[in-house]
Amino acid sequence: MQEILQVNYNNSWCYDIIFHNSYEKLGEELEKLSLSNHKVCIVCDSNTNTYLQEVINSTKEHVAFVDSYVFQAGEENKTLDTVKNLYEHLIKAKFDRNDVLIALGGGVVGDLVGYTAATYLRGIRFIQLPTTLLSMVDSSVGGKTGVDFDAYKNMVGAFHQPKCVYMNLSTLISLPKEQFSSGMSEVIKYGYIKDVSFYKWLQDNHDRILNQDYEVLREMVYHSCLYKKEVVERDPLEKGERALLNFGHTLGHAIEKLMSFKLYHGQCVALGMVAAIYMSAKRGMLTWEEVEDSVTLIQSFGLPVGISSIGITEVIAATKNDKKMEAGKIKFILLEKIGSGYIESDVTDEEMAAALEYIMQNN
Ligand SMILES: NC(=O)c1ccc[n+]([C@@H]2O[C@H](COP(=O)([O-])OP(=O)(O)OC[C@H]3O[C@@H](n4cnc5c(N)ncnc54)[C@H](O)[C@@H]3O)[C@@H](O)[C@H]2O)c1
Ligand SMILES: O=C(O)C(=O)C[C@@H](O)[C@H](O)[C@H](O)COP(=O)(O)O
Ligand SMILES: [Zn+2]
Repeated sequence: MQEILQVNYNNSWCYDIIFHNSYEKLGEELEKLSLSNHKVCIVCDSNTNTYLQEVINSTKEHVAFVDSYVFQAGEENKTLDTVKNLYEHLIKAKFDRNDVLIALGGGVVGDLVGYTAATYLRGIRFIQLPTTLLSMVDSSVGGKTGVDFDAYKNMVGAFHQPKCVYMNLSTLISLPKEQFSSGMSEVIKYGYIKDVSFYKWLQDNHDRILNQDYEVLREMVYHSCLYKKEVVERDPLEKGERALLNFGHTLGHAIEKLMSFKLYHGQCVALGMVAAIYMSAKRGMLTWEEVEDSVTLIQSFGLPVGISSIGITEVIAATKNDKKMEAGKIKFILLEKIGSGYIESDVTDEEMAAALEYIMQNN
């Protein structure tokens, strides 16, 4: 397995994804960006703060000045208010167009810092140092950045590619179990939409994954990044195929909003995936045995497959704010079989309601 994956757009190199078990090689990556005359601001949250000093130590000899900024952890802080506070910090610290932001944390830090970098002074460079499983396998790659707006998920954002994604897999040691499970949701997603053999590999390696066997984790993170990289290279701006990465997200995002972010993103995606799997079976594309198998697999990674009570009408109404709406129709991701997702534009409210009833009865 390689230590680096290259992400290319329009057949030319855009950035590298580095897989490592420490921050030892971060300096080498910073050297490639020629930052000796430029400042960096390492932005983290109140938990990923733990890794701040280590990252400062690996950074300071390769840049002109290291600054840092810490905000309160949690999806509820992925807002324009936090972005505004960060803009103020950068203005005070006289960050200019050649200076760089470093996102040290999970998807919340990455999305928010990426969006700040996309908009501050009309765009500056940024680097992703993902520290959650979810951010390693999904959010740090592909350049979707943004924040929530009035609890509407990722309503304000921009496509802005990082200059480097450097993952130190050893940071997963301190990640709470439930957060690890949340990340597994996006991993399982690749099996459903892209590769049945990956789905089977996840079943076969279940125990080693949950025991965080380093070699297995590395293989899993690497392959997840490879799936994501291939999709975003072909369709960086989500004109087509990239929408497949939204498998489980249409209902997932609606549930996330209605639960006021009390459930994690990956947990809501898991519920959304179970609903989409049910809908695919109802249309005759999956067998009921495959539905049962899926529920078992998703649950075995510590993810929810049912929810006690949620307003079906409210969830369906919330899906109408999805960014995948086109001419009043939702682009829903269904499965023609396990390992192959497709975009379906004629999903009805009745189908969604039946799937939501199914996940309520699963609780
Ligand atoms: N841009 C994209 O393509 C994309 C893809 C998927 C998800 N997302 C977004 O990502 C977000 C979810 O990301 P997430 O699950 O990483 O959430 P998160 O960033 O909130 O991290 C989860 C929790 O773990 C803590 N944490 C992070 N790393 C840690 C570590 N190593 N040890 C201990 N604690 C640690 C964080 O402080 C936080 O409390 C959502 O906002 C979602 O919309 C974006
Ligand atoms: O990278 C993508 O494209 C994705 O859809 C990945 C998703 O896992 C992620 O949650 C993304 O932020 C959702 O995008 P959105 O456009 O529906 O907000
Ligand atoms: Zn997601």
